[in-house]
Amino acid sequence: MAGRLTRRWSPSLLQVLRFPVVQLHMSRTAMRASEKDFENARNQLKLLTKDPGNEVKLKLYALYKQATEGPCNTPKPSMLDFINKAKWDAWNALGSLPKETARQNYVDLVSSLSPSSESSSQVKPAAANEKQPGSENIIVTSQDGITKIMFNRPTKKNAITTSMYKEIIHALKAASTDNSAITVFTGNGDYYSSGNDLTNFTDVPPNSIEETAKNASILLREFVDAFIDFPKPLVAVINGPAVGIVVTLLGLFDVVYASDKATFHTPFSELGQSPEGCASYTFPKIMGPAKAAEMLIFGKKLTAGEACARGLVTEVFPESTFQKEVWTRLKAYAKLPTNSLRISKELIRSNEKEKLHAVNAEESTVLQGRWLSEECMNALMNFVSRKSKL
Ligand SMILES: CCCC/C=C/CC(=O)SCCNC(=O)CCNC(=O)[C@H](O)C(C)(C)COP(=O)(O)OP(=O)(O)OC[C@H]1O[C@@H](n2cnc3c(N)ncnc32)[C@H](O)[C@@H]1OP(=O)(O)O
Repeated sequence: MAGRLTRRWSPSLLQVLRFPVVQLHMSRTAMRASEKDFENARNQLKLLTKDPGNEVKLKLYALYKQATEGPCNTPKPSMLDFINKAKWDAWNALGSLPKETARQNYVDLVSSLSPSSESSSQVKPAAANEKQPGSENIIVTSQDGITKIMFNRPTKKNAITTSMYKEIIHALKAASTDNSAITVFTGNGDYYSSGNDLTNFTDVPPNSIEETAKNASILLREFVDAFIDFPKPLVAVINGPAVGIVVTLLGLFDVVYASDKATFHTPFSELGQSPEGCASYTFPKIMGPAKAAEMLIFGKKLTAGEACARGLVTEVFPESTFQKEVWTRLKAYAKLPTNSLRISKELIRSNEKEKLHAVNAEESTVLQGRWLSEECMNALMNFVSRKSKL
């Protein structure tokens, strides 16, 4: 049964956990399904034309096991074995439900999925993670001497997918040699960015987890290197809350302007992770080790004013005038002689480059190990199952 479900619909962890709980239409009558009803239900299931969704499949799996074998009696699969762990959890959740009741519930559930009731299924399709054809998750524009790189995934709080990291690396390489004087990062919508898209690590088959962590570590290192090596003044226009990697990277920016509705949050410990973006080196230098530790170890969220007082933010503007004031100022800066801008940046940053590359390499290696840890797996499970919000 388990094999059949997996073969026909092959649920990934993300699919399994993202579906909302479905109305199961359980029979409340005292009626008991016979062996024949149970067998018919199994056959009826094979004829379904529409995928009932992973929540329902997990429920069917659990009820089948309970009806045929009784309460869950197998060892708990490892945290890394996402799919079998989800199945085990579903079965185990049935506790000591009698076999006959499980059989009846199974029959009722299959019956509720028959073609006549398929149209009333409340299962939603999985949210698309990757860029859709025609959509632009990163928008790059060049005007008035400014290359603007904008996070443009507002419905996901501008969370950064794997393809967005690659697009940003590409955009930075192009901006380093284009005609613009300065390069500016900003976000579309109410968030600057909620950092790494946490589903980058959840929609992964169990046997590819180590490879995925390794590839992510390589990508992270290349991504942060692109900021370390960027030759022109780099400005962040922080239009709203910023979380994770988009905060740590600010230590590699030359100027950071923030709206007073922006916040700065690095919840690495809560996520079972560790700092990246060279923050383990830049933050203590910028704000002193004690203040850096409060952010990077304990995940203290800062207001824009606090971030400014700690030297992470250059200046804070009232939200009502933020865009106007900031862009007027940046347009004026972009008229300054471009070579002079580059040379001054080079003088400020060059002594640090070698150190920053070494820090980036180490942080990326440490994070690779963290992504495989049980602490991190737990945090990701919590996020995708929406049991916790930061
Ligand atoms: C390969 C390089 C790896 C580099 C590693 C970097 C490490 C980091 O960046 S760690 C930081 C990771 N980010 C987070 O932990 C933030 C997680 N998100 C949240 O806690 C909340 O979503 C929020 C506080 C940002 C916003 O909460 P709010 O209640 O206002 O809105 P939501 O309903 O939660 O969000 C709307 C929509 O957006 C999705 N979403 C938001 N942030 C992320 C994210 N980081 N990853 C994936 N998806 C995200 C959220 O799930 C909602 O989606 P649905 O509408 O489909 O439910």
